[in-house]
Amino acid sequence: MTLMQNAITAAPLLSVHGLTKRYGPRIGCADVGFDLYPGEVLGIVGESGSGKSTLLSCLAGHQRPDQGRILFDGADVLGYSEAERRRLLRGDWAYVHQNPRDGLRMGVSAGGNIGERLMAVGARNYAAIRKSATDWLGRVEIATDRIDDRPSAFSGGMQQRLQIARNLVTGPRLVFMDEPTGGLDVSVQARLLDLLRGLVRDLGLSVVIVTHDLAVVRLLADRLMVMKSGRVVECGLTDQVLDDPQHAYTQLLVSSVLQV
Ligand SMILES: Nc1ncnc2c1ncn2[C@@H]1O[C@H](COP(=O)(O)OP(=O)(O)OP(=O)(O)O)[C@@H](O)[C@H]1O
Repeated sequence: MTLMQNAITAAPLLSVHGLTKRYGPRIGCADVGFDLYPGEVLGIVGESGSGKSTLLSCLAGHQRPDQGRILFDGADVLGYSEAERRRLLRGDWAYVHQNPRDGLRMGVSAGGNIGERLMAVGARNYAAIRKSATDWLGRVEIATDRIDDRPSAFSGGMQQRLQIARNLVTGPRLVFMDEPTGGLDVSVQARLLDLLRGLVRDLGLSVVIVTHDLAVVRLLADRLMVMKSGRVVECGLTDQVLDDPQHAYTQLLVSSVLQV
């Protein structure tokens, strides 16, 4: 099914209305709203301090917004109990941190990092867990004979790929990504982007991805939301927004990249 057909026939997987978060007098994000459809990738871009991280952390339940509604599959997640929220974060939702150290357990083997998330959703058969871990290491292009190594023995790019495997092993329906290629060398970024693009396509993932890198959204995102000073200033199909930006701020963002 094409994206357009999805948008017509499917209900949104994630529906956000009037999301606002303040830090004292300072605005983190204000009155943000959007729908994300199954299998769709939404990119959120903007300069430093524009509110991208605040928005993502409110969406993923890491902090509570002051106002607004977040509906996941029609359910109001801000009304969830702590236990319900944790269950969501362990299985149906995934969160890929910019720094893999924030999303991995560095003292646990690579296989253990993947297996642990499976166990958190009820897997108990050791052989099956190890097989899934081996399969996922292969999928993220980590040699399977590294399964018993700790992530601290991995390069930055390998750690990020392991974090992705740990997140995707439970088959989440919604993945949040915070600058997943940030802090990596350019060639390592390119390989990771390629891998992410393949996984998004093959698994039909629904993703909200925050980045300041327009090349990342150009490759991954179906739709783009541009933020400035905590507010959404432009939203549309990625090509449309990048090739024909309407808002002066988006024009500045796009032209500053073209000049580099
Ligand atoms: N914990 C906090 N306490 C106070 N103000 C904060 C806090 N976190 C963010 N802010 C403020 O909220 C606004 C949005 O910041 P945010 O980190 O969400 O932007 P960003 O677009 O993610 O920036 P970056 O790309 O640098 O991470 C900024 O004015 C920032 O100073």
